[in-house]
Amino acid sequence: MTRQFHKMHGLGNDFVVFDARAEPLTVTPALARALGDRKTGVGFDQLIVLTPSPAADLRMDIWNADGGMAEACGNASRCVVALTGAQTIETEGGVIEGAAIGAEVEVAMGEPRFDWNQIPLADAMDTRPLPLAWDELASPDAVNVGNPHLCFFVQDSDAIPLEKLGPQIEHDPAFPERINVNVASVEPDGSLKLRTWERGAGLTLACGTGACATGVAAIRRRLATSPVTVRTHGGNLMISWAPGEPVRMRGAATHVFTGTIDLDSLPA
Ligand SMILES: N[C@@H](CCC[C@H](N)C(=O)O)C(=O)O
Repeated sequence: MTRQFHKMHGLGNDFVVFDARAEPLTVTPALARALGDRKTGVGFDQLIVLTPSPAADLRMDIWNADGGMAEACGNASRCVVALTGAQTIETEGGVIEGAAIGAEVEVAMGEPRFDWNQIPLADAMDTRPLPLAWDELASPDAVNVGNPHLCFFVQDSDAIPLEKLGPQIEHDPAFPERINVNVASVEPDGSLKLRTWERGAGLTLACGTGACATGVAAIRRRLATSPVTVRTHGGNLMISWAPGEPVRMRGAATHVFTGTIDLDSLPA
């Protein structure tokens, strides 16, 4: 079965998007992994499947490159708004609102959650900060913005061996649903420099929900004021938040090409 797909990215965090609103598409973990393989498939950080929704303009299901699923994806949300013109998107993590603003897209990702069982953590404990450490990474804030994040504030985020510590923390038994790992440093101009180890995808050039969670954590810690610029290796995002409100993110959404693929040529 040959299907059309869109290759898109938000600041280098890249996606394959299938619009399955008119023609259903069954995705399995094996198919997601095969499509995500950068040598033999199409390659992506996340696979996005759009279907009809009774609660919003459309529904977006998110598959990580490892074949697991995620409840939210900030950069893909902006891409889906840009691709379809949707103003509301149902995800497993909640309904996202979005709108084009000039050449960029702004999305409201919902209200962040901070309780230990909302992250979720395996055991009850403070989440601001979490009394845990992994080598030089200690005392992160835990924030759920639809999906689970840890946010560490460090002197220089580029100096942290995230390729070593990221997988260790992602798979720590403290996090029953695993976790996304963000390391950020506060820059002299008040912006945040961010790197993210993504659950199920590893190091990515940018993580939209990571920027939201880290912006929120920095504002709560009074390390930053809203709106705050979050600088990733793929580019900048503007994050706005106040307690009791949804976290908003503004940034680029890029369509790279439209292609077709014979799904029968890949493992089911
Ligand atoms: N790239 C994303 C986040 C994708 C999901 C994440 N890896 C998870 O498993 O929660 C973003 O832009 O937010």
